[in-house]
Amino acid sequence: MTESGISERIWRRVEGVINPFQDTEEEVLPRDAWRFILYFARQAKGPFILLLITGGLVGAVDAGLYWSIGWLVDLLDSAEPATLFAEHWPELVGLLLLVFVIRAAVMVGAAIVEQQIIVPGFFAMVRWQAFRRVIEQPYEFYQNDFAGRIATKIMQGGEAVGDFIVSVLQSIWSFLTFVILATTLLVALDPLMGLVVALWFGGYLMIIRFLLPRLRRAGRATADQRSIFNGRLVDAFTNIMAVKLFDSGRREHAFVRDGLEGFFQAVKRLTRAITTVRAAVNFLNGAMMAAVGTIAVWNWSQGTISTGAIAAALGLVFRLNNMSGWMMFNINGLIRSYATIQDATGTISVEPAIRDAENAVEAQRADGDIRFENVSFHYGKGGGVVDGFNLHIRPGERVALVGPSGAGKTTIVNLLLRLFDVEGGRILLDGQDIRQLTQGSLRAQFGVVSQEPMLMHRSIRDNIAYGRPGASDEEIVLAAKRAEAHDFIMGVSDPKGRTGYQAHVGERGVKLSGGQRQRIAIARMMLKNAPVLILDEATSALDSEVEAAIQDNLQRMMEGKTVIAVAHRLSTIAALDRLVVLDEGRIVEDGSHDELVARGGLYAQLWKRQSGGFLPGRVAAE
Ligand SMILES: Nc1ncnc2c1ncn2[C@@H]1O[C@H](COP(=O)(O)OP(=O)(O)OP(=O)(O)O)[C@@H](O)[C@H]1O
Repeated sequence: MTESGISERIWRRVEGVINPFQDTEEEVLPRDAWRFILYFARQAKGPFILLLITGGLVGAVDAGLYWSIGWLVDLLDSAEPATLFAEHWPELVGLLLLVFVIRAAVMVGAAIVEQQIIVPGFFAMVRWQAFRRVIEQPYEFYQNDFAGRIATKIMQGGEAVGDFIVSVLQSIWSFLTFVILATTLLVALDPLMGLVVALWFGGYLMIIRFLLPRLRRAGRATADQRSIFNGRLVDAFTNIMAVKLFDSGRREHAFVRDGLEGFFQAVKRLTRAITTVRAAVNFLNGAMMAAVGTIAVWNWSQGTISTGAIAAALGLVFRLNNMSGWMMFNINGLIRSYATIQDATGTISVEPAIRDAENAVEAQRADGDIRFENVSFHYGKGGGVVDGFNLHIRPGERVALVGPSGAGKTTIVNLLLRLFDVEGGRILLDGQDIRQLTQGSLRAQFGVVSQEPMLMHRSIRDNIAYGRPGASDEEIVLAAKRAEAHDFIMGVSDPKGRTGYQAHVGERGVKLSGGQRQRIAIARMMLKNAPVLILDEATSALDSEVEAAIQDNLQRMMEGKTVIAVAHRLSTIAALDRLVVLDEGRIVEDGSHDELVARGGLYAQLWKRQSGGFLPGRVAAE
């Protein structure tokens, strides 16, 4: 095997200690930051114990080195130059070994544990488990937050948990080991020096106790402000079209600037707290070094300690001084990580508002009997939207929900899909309360094309196949043909040179026209072949010609299925079996197109306005 082959195997071996894709049964991750950290630390106990050992060894080797300096000075002071090597070579070789081999081995070991075992695997593991919980959150969760902000919490959360544990087990632990050993060595020289270091350490703890909480609060506020600022940036970029069209007054500047201003103020408070802590640490260190130096020189003048002891004592306290500055940097990082974790658990460790019931059953392919019984829903407010709503849709019936904008049509559809849970009453599918079904099997019953046909930034093929994973190329092309999408798909290409079904469509499908997006969504729905179809403004973006071409296929697809259609363009739904007219979340009329036109109510008014206005009244003419 080649040398690079062997080293590759060693790398892989250590990097494979933590499986980033391992998971636990826990459905909701701990909300409390400490418990969140411990929850993940427990999943990688071995590597963290190793880190604890290497961290301790780093501190011990460091203390040993400074002690050795004193020993060397004393040796050189007392030995004869001519016979130094002959008499003392074993000790000198030992010292060389400590400096060259032992120290390097411990340092490299610590680096391997940290950088190779923990950083890649552990960080990824936290992110993976966080993602798996967050993706289970209901639709409402995503409506209340920014997509970019949620993604950032997962990215930063993973890093912060890893950084926090590494910092505690390696930096802080090696520092503590060094402090304990240094104090012990100094006590051996003169208990008074040990007392000074003990007092210094007490002062150090006081700084942590009294000054760090301010730093901690400031750190938390900074993390909050950073999220807000980041959210505003992402919001502006996500809605770049609206920004370009409406932002002549540079409103977005003001909005983002306001976010940056908040972040800037928070950072200033944080850096003030940092400077205060640094100043306190430096005064404390200065006092400690001066005191130990004075005691050491005094002892030497009294002949009670050797020159080597002074060298060792001063070496140890200078090292403490250096370390303590670096430790404050570490503790500051630790607090920042802790604040980031607290912030992230607010998003990652949330009990989903909609969960499968404990005894939820898998729905079989439905007949399509849908019943809304006394359903109320107000988006968590006191009232309004949908109140005491009753509707029975029989299997195979094709029903349109009609009504003015804001009447509650989409809300009713979303309740049926259980994107939200009803606040009162119940919804039955084939006689079974939809809350008793698993969400996955419930949603498998519906083929949905919505107002905003969301496409993923993947290939057109993958987008259509999203309706039925594992569909063959022939089935995908057939679905696209039935949705009148095949011809335009053949002409699509992307900047990377992929064409046709392999072309990628841009974030949320931005590189396609609205009508093209809708046709891909219709193809996706056709491929899914679900027993209940929900067409929420499914053809609103299509021109009449394309719509007419699709209608035949849509009609064929509707056969034997229950259909719920929502459309403002009444001509597209007038031919359905039954029109249910809604106003302010209530049914005001219910009947066929002809019956409702004859009744002269709200529908007749809407119809008159459209057919007499800008629509030629295709159905009326039929
Ligand atoms: N996520 C939400 N949170 C709070 N209120 C909402 C939410 N979504 C919709 N609403 C409110 O619920 C009411 C019904 O909205 P819905 O979207 O169901 O109406 P619609 O009949 O489908 O309207 P349109 O024809 O314009 O699509 C509206 O007053 C709307 O402001």
